[in-house]
Amino acid sequence: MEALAIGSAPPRPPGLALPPLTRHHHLLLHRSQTLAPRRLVASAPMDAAAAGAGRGGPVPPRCARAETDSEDAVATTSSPHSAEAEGAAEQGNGAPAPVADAAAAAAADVVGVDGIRIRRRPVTGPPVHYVGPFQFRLENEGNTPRNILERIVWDKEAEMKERRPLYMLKGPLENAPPVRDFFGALKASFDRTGLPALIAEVKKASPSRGVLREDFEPVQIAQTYEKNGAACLSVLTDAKYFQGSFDYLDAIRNAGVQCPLLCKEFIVDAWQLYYARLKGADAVLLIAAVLPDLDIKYMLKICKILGMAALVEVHDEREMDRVLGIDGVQLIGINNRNLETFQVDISNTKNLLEGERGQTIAQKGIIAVGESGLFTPEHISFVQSAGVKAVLVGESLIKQEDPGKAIAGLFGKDISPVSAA
Ligand SMILES: O=C(O)c1ccccc1NCC(=O)[C@H](O)[C@H](O)COP(=O)(O)O
Repeated sequence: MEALAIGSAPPRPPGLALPPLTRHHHLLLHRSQTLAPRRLVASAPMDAAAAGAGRGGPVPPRCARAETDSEDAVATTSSPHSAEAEGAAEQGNGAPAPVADAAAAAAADVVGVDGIRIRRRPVTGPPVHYVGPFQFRLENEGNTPRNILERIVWDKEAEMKERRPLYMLKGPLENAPPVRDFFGALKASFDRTGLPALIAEVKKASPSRGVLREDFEPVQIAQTYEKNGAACLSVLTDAKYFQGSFDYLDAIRNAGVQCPLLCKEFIVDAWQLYYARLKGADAVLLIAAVLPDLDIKYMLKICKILGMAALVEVHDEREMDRVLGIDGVQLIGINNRNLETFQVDISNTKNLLEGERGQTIAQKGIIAVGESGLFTPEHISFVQSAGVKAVLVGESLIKQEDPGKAIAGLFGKDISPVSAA
């Protein structure tokens, strides 16, 4: 049995010093000069009662802290920053250590679980602390994101604190458009063309490449992708880093696009799964570098209840082995983009599908999806020979004048359904 005790801090050995500060800017403002009122950050549990249990209709499962992986247990997706931990900052004794201590210990429970590389929140708490009447800004390794994915995830956790409560999604969820078969669409496309099925990405910008397309019309782009043979679409919904929007999902659906839609979001909280569904998503992305196994299992269960597929994304062998150990995974995305350097190397797909791993994927009937950095027909055949049955492509299409027409160039032939008729 697997246990994940996020938030239950292991006792600090006596006398163990806090991690050394690498950069520090002390004593910026007197308390009376601070602009924003200070808020206690408490975890926001979503439970079945809050979501309308007993009032009929589908009841979203409880979202609370995970203790076991039994059927009843669920993983945490709420912030482990407790009110007590935040309150501990109010010592007035000139030492911000208690808040750092509590936050560091809580985060230490997360970092390293299953070997995940992305810390879900600042280890030493937010850079701004209050000590008595003073506000301190302490920047150190523990509260500075180490790479862009970590930065995105921290911002996403903060975004989640502003979300509507889950019970408010219940009504709209009942009126969500029916789910389409994401997995089935990929399989059908592969069977029809003999080439990897295309998940074409509707993406305006990215942290690594900046704005990819100025005249960005998500609905038109989706329509031309569909017409030219995309099996499914991936729609970026993150606003801050990708200039995406959840509104693109329902706009594309309402325009009559039939391709199943992947909600390309940085999911850290079960709430996002419900929201994606009510906006018309047929599938969601779960990133193994961000989510411990128990969270992935929990989210897979919710996806199943909602009828959505999950594309579980891995970057390296370790993540691949974790994900292969999880029951119910049907789609594994292999991202060729290095999280630290942004460099793209499509041989990552080949490396991760070699030997036993590739055999396991084939035996389990999992569809492997090659993601990122695919620009030419040679790239497509390279990842196909490695074993993928689908590819996820953004930049190389979206930058072309007509992103749909660019699909034939990418595959070296017309793969539109019309061409097959
Ligand atoms: O694209 C980025 O810069 C990026 C940075 C950090 C995390 C994720 C990022 N991209 C998400 C993706 O995985 C890609 O959008 C997707 O695989 C398509 O890649 P590409 O064809 O290279 O645009």
